[in-house]
Parts: sequence; structure tokens; C-alpha cells
Amino acid sequence: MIEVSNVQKAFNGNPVLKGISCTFETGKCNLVLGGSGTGKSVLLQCIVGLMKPDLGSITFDGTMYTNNKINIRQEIRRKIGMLFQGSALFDSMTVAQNVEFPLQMLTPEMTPAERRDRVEFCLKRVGLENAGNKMPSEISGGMKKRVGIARAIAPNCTYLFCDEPNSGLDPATSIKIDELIHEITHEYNITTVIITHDMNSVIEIGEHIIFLHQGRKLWDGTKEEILNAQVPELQEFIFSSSLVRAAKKVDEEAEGGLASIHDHEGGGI
Ligand SMILES: Nc1ncnc2c1ncn2[C@@H]1O[C@H](COP(=O)(O)OP(=O)(O)OP(=O)(O)O)[C@@H](O)[C@H]1O
Repeated sequence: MIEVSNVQKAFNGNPVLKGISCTFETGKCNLVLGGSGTGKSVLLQCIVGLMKPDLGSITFDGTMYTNNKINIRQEIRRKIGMLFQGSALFDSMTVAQNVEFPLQMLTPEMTPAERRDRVEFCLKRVGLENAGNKMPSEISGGMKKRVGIARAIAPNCTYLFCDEPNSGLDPATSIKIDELIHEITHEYNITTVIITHDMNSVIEIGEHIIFLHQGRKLWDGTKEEILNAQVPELQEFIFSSSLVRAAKKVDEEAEGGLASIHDHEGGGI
């Protein structure tokens, strides 16, 4: 479990994170949801240590990360896997070399043969067993995300951070990537944190959701609870998604008949 307590961050006097406290649960897909510019990426960077919060603390399974000794921070950092927006593969390396890269950096004790086995295993796990020799330029956006996932889990990560894993993907491929992240999270009991503004992902894999708005956490809960959350900013965010509007309309038709829908349309959400 990752615990974030009163994290604050400002740039040039402009507060971006205004005291965020939340927990990310072990073995679950934890989603950080919110509109553009609400501080999702800044929060993620503070959690993984790419940015230093001005105030507040972050613990990983009870061990303090912020302001702790360098060796303890490095030990935690070794357990973190990252799936970057746009996949961030090395263009000059093959798919297999990309997946092997963090093993060379983080697990020097592994022999070349052990590394090759691990790469083979991870590529197979993400459904890319035949793509090891391809270059990133030869594979699709969805395949690149899969390589990114294989690379993130290769060193046996305990924590997986995904920055908008669906960006640039078509809806069907997005669902497959969401499903893969969800499966891997449960299979290896990983604490997964996903930054997103995609309501499809919320509905697919949102086991624990944090909603950020203008640098504050306004709500947290599950995908089952989110549609009934009584937070105006969250409702506005959710119902700006045409998919959710359509799903709610179908529900209302089934439950209340057409009269209730027409009433609703008059009032608006
Ligand atoms: N290094 C930085 N220096 C100055 N301002 C920054 C920096 N990083 C982020 N910001 C500002 O912090 C605010 C929040 O940015 P952030 O990238 O966290 O938003 P976000 O919620 O991830 O948005 P999006 O969904 O569009 O990626 C923005 O106003 C952004 O301009």
C-alpha cells in the first residue's frame, strides 16, 4: 500500500497540489482521475521521486520515501515499474533489448541467460512472444504499450505506475491494454496506480479511484460508487463522457421508463 499524506507542491508560488492525502491499495488498480491540469502528473512525479513535494510525506508499505536516506529511497525505487505516456521505448533497440534494459540497470547479479529467460517470459506474458527482434518503429501503438508493460514488470516490480496508458489508442486496443494491466496487477499482487481521464478505464478497471480537481482530492471510491457520487465537479466530469451519458440513459429507460428520462433532460445534470 502507498500512503500519501498532505502532499503540497507549488511552481513559482502557484499551488498545484494543495494538500493531497490518499492511499493506493495493494493488488488493485488505483486510478487517479481528473481533468487536464488538475495535478495528476505532478502527483505521480512526486510519488515516484522524480519531483520533490514542498510538504507532506509518502510511504511505501510502511517505509517512508520522502526525505529518507538515499539507500532506502533507492531500494524502493528499484521496486517501481513505470509505463510512460507514449511508451518511451528506445528507438535504436529491439523490443527484447528494451525489455532487458532495466534488468541490466537494476539486477546486475542476473546472468545473461537468466536475463534472456526473463525477457522471454515477460514478452510472452504480454502476448508478444514473436516480437522480440522487431524494432519499435515496426510495431503498432498498442504493441508499444505492451512492450512498455513488459519492460515495467521485468524487474519484478511491486508498484506499477502508468501515465495515461490509453493515450493514442483506439477504444478496442485501450480495453485490451486496461485488461492486461488489470490481470497483471492481480496475478502479481502489484500496487498499480494509473493516471487517466478516460471514463472507459474507470468502468473497466477502476477498483479504487481518486478524483482530483484543481489540486485537491475531492472524492475517492470504487467504480460501483462513482456514478452516484454527490460531488458536483465529479458529476460534471463523468457526465461530460458521452459513453457514460448513453449508459445512464439506458439504465434510466430500464428503471424508470421514458418519462423519467425526459424529466432529466429538462433539468440537466
Ligand atoms: N515543472 C513544472 N513547472 C511549472 N509548472 C508545472 C510543472 N509541471 C506541471 N506544472 C503545472 O502544474 C499544473 C498541473 O499539471 P499536471 O501535468 O500535473 O496536470 P495533469 O492533471 O496531469 O493534466 P493532463 O491530464 O493534461 O496531463 C499545470 O498547470 C502545469 O502547467
